[in-house]
Amino acid sequence: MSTLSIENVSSAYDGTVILKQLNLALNQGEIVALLGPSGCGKTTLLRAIAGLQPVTEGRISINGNLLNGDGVFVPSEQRDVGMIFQDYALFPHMTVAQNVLFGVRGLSKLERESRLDEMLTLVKLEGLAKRYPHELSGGQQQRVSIARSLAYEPDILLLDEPFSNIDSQVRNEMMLEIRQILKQHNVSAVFVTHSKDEAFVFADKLALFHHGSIAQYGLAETLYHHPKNRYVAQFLGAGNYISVTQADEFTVDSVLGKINSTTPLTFNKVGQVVGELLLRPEQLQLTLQDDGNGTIVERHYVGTACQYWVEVGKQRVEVRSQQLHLNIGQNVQITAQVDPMVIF
Ligand SMILES: Nc1ncnc2c1ncn2[C@@H]1O[C@H](COP(=O)(O)OP(=O)(O)OP(=O)(O)O)[C@@H](O)[C@H]1O
Repeated sequence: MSTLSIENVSSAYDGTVILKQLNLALNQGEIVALLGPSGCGKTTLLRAIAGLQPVTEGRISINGNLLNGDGVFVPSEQRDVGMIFQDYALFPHMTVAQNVLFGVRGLSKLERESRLDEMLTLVKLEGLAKRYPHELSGGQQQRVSIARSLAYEPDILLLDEPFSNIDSQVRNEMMLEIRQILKQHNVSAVFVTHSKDEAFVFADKLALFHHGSIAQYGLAETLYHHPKNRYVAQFLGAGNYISVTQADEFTVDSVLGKINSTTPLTFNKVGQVVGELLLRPEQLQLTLQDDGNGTIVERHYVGTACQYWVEVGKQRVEVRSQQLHLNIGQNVQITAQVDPMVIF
């Protein structure tokens, strides 16, 4: 049974359809990123899961309990979901302790104190219970908001762009820290972001949105290496698209020469153009060679690697290489290693 199950969910604002028959299932302890450009419906889905946005069609269930659909609507406060917003939404007139225990019900005084201690230890804020939000750094406020949403043990945690206000230098560290907390407690989470880099660091699975639909849902690696279409391929990273002709059952011809597939090609069009092959910049290798098939025309040093632009025939291809010593004007042989081939 999935922790969260979204089946054929649609939603509209004033008659304009925003979410179109979405499907998504999340297992216990998994973190999923709702990823996509601005305005594609990510926050609308998050709000629908929280019970803050009406659903016009479909079903939403948590741990097998139907919350929306078939005439059922469970109000937000009865859903056992925790929410963390972009601005943390802490109560400014309450101390850290009061903020953390705000949603906790039905515990004795002693149990509340022990829950508070547990939560503050979890987010490494021991000793700060009596402070007010304005006496904390942005990162500490963020951790109070996490402690508050975990304190009442929600079935699922919803996070709406929680890292967008955090300085880029500490963002990665904080994402990994919070991810570790969620993993330690086996908390399932849905996380909204428009940044693929954040999604890669924080989430196990990605749901890539496109105009209110999910273009592809799965493991980050699957979306990166086996994108279903060009939209998914382009959103997740740089790529070269090279026209290819089928040479035989395992090989295509291209401007880079013959490229082999380890698995048989699915089409049977020997001698015909079969589409454009996706080549990620790191799937290409460069060897210095006077009569090589390409010439380096641009070079950018990016820390541990170099980004080269290489002219091959009439095409320019981007190559990311650990070889840092190559220079503009040098001739190189470009070879490709792709497994499996993604051809659009
Ligand atoms: N209250 C509202 N009334 C009418 N339309 C709305 C309302 N809220 C959002 N929308 C529209 O719904 C669409 C989806 O909005 P949503 O906030 O879900 O997008 P998003 O993917 O989360 O974007 P962002 O990354 O910018 O937050 C947008 O076209 C937006 O203009």
